[in-house]
Amino acid sequence: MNKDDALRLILRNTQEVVKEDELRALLENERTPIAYTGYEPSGKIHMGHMLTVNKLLDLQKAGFKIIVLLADLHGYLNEKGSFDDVQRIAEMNRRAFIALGLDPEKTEFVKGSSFQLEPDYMLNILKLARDTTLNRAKRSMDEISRGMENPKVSQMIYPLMQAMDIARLNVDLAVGGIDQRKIHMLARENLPPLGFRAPTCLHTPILLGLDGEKMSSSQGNYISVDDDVNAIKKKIRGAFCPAKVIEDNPIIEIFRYHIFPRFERIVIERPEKYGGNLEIESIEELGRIFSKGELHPMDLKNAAASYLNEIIEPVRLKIGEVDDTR
Ligand SMILES: Nc1ncnc2c1ncn2[C@@H]1O[C@H](COP(=O)(O)OP(=O)(O)OP(=O)(O)O)[C@@H](O)[C@H]1O
Ligand SMILES: N[C@@H](Cc1ccc(O)cc1)C(=O)O
Repeated sequence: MNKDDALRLILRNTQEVVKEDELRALLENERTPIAYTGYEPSGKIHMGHMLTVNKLLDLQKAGFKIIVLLADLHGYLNEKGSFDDVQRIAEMNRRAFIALGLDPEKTEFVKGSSFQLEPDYMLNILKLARDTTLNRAKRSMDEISRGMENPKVSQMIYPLMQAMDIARLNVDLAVGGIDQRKIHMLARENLPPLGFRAPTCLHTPILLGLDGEKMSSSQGNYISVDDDVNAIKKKIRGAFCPAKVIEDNPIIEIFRYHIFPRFERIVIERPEKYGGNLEIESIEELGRIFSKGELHPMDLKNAAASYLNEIIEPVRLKIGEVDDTR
């Protein structure tokens, strides 16, 4: 793949890159660049996570080495469960990532606790702690620990560890949802004074959950990559989807980020008496039709459920086949 095609592939469906000239330089480097995303093992892998996984797959195609960090200690520090719970969930999540296409032969899966307790790593955390104000650490967690009224010290150590992971794993490109931005900016500023490189950062949009808030494994507002057809139908049927409203409408967002990128043209099935089937070729066209009230939310939801099932079905089948003996 030539460099321009690689750059185009890497930037598609992203919200932000900091900075594009750095990304270009990584592609021109002789050394294979490393990209990573970390996931707190707090529950199921869902359609929101899939946006970052899709990006890792694009990066893999563009020649990057991929590391997936199963951030067990981070989940523990962020009160997602006991240390045993997060370890168990990390293993379950690994299988879902493999089923989503991250081939274990080509992807390095690393558990945070496998290196984050080493003396050198910890000493570097203490050094970072001396260079980071409490206010900055707290602000960097705003979108990660939403509604954190009474933060624990552990939640202030969390962003320092995320920044240090980038240095320790020799990461060139830190990938995440746009909610990771403040921690990534902290890493860009505070790693170089300690002698480490500033990472380039790539952010995906955030997918809304079925209630219109961020899709999140701890909120129960998600569609997981192993939901079966009935669960998908039931969840979509109960989703927030006000008639004629396209802004912050989670069903429209599912079409935008998951369905249209995979299908060139979609068909919304409707009985003849309600206007018959509708063929739609782009998210813009869907938005126009829906906002004029020419498409009922229930018809939109039925189509969303059926396309989502088509996307998820192979993943669901594959999860059962992934070898869990490693
Ligand atoms: N709804 C979403 N849309 C896009 N990206 C997401 C979404 N949820 C999580 N991510 C991304 O996945 C990575 C891991 O996030 P994380 O483990 O916090 O998921 P989560 O479901 O928000 O978990 P929790 O709700 O338990 O905090 C981050 O880069 C994050 O930005
Ligand atoms: N902060 C990420 C998890 C994470 C943890 C450590 C990292 O190095 C990277 C990412 C989240 O919101 O889930």
